[in-house]
Amino acid sequence: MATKKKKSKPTASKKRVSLRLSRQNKIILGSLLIFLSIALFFSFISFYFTWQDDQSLLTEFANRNEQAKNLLNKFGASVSHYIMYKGFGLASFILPFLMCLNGLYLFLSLPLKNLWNKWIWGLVLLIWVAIALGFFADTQPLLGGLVGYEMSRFLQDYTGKIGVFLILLFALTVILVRLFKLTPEGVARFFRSKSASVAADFKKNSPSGTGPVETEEETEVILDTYTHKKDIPHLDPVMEESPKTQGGKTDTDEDDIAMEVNTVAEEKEESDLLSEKLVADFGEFDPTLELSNYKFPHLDLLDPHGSTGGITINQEELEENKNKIVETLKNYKIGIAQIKATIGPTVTLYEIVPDAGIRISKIKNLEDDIALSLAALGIRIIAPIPGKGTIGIEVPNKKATTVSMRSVIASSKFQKAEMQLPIAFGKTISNETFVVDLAKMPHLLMAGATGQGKSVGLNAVLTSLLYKKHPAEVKFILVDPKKVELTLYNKIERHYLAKLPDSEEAIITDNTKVIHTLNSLCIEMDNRYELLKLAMVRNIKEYNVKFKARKLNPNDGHTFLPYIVLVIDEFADLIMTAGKEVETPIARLAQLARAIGIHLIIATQRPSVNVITGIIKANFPARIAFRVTSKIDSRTILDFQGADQLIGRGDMLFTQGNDITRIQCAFVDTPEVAKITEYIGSQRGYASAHLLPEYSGEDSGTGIDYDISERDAMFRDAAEVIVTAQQGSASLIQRKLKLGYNRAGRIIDQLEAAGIVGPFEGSKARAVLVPDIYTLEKMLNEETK
Ligand SMILES: Nc1ncnc2c1ncn2[C@@H]1O[C@H](COP(=O)(O)OP(=O)(O)OP(=O)(O)O)[C@@H](O)[C@H]1O
Repeated sequence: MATKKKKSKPTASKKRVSLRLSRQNKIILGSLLIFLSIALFFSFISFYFTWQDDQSLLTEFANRNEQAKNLLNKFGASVSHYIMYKGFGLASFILPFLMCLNGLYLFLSLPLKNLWNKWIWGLVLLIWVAIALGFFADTQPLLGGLVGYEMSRFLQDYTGKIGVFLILLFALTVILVRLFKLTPEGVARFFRSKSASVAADFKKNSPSGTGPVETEEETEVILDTYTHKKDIPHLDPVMEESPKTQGGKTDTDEDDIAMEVNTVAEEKEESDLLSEKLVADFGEFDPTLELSNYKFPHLDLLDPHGSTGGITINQEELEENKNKIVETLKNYKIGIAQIKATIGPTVTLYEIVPDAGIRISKIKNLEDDIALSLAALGIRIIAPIPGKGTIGIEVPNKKATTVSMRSVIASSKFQKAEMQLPIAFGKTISNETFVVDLAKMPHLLMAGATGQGKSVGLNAVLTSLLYKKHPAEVKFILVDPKKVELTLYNKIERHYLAKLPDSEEAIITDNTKVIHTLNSLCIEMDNRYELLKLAMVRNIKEYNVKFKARKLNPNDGHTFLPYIVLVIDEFADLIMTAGKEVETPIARLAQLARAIGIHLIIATQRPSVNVITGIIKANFPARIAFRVTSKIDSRTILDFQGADQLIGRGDMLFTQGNDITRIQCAFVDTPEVAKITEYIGSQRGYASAHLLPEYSGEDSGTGIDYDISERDAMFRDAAEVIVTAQQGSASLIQRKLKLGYNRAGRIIDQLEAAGIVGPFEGSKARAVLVPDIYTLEKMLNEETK
């Protein structure tokens, strides 16, 4: 406790000193201490040799005629006499060392609190050495000094020589344990591990150790004290600093202590190094390399459809419509404060600001009245326009301007679009090109009554992608039950289409094949997720970036993944015939496929709730409605009404969740699509279409022995249908006998078991093994016998 008290006081005072001293004063005081310590050091050394000669001069300090032999003359002789001879003998060297250390701390403006510990231990060592050397005072009085001798004698008088020796030993133990943190185990460990290296070091160092006597002596003193200090906790950085400072850094003026920070570079993984080397040698992986000469279709393949001049403004029509709107509203006592027109390709938007106090719902209810007075169909009232605070009345133009695919493809918005799957749908009501990213949608539902522009819309989507994406980057799976809409794309089979293995036609027209394809896509999805997991990435974009950087080894199954866009035209037809068997994989794909680059576009004429089921709707946030016949249909598609007010011919509403945009779909005619596909198809393509994983459907069960008694009631009818048509497909039975897919599939299995049709052959129809009805009758009759 006493020591603690003692300790805290000087620390505090030191702190106060260090706080009070300015930087300049610290330098002055620090250098004074350093020089004084140097003077003392040389005086002490010199004193050791000259003390006897100079002893008589100690009383003659003021006499200038007397000269001492000490290196620092009378000052050196006197100080050394009092400190070494009358004081602590050889141990006195500790004092200039502590002084020098103190000077350096001040000079370098290091925190003085670290010094306190050194002084304590320094003084303890000083006394210990003085007492220890005091033993030899009879022969060598200078070794222990008078204090050392007296203290040694004092202790000897009470405890004897052995007692003093034991006290010193005990004190040494305390010093070693407290100061050097030595423990017997530590010492044993140290010697065990280091004995070899110490021996080697000793051998190595010994020749240099035998240098000139002077240097040896000097080095010895400094080294001893240095080592001693070095092990004092907290001191290490300081002590490492001081030799540097002595070596010439003392002239620095800076307040801050420079700290060297070692930053260790992250170790690179082996695969990283390999990929870097591969990229350096071969460059990044280029997925387009196989078709490096592929030329994108040029704009001239598209027809301008007379829209080169842009939209023509009919001032008269504008004025007329404006007056009619103002008048109609006036009739209902709705005053207008302001009116503004924005002319689009097919409709003009009149934005009105009604007088204060007019209820919005009142205007909204006048939709039909305004339509009547304007004598125009397809008036849509948007009350209010989101984010604008005005009410919009969309009035169709008398003469609609066709928005050509060429104009939207050529627009800088599309050309500069940095999207994964950019689609230029057409132009908005304010005549701006509307471009969206299919990858972000991530699936699209398109609906509209017949003849309103769905097929054109699908072609616009496909054309946009053909103009922007290389065959290596995107693949289409086209489902076209009508067999006429998408046949043109057959020409680009080896460039852009994906199909089931062993399937002859890439464009799917058969409903059975659709189910197989959808299930195969689910397998592809699972495979892709597995690859993403292996590559430790979250989506296809990151995966392909990593693959291009050659960080994924193709030998581990990694490959560049193209986007897959599944387009289903006439979805209603499919869902009616196959029901859940289609809905389930579609819902699965829609829920999960966004991250792995499979995107679905489904189009339907019949937007009834049994076609666009809740599960489908929930997974298709992006929806397009062309004109529909009823408000209910509009609600089924968009959850809003409005699609019933459209004017057809590509006039559409697009929603991606909340707000609705009215767009005039870009028009691309069949001959244009033919030209584009011809242009692409005539170029060198891949060996075949992109192959999807094989899917063996449930109806592939070969050799299932069905009991005759368990046969379906429609078995005979189905057999007749199959044999007559000579086509072994479940969908044929479905159509002709109006059965569900599952039942038709079961019957096909039974037909196979009966030996009427051959085994499952992938996506091809099964072979019919019975040549005609007559043979079939005979066969079945024989069975029942
Ligand atoms: N964006 C458009 N601009 C101008 N005219 C269009 C546009 N879209 C469609 N049309 C016109 O409407 C006609 C029918 O379009 P489309 O064949 O796309 O209809 P659909 O909805 O696919 O019909 P269905 O369901 O019977 O196949 C086209 O032949 C064309 O004359």
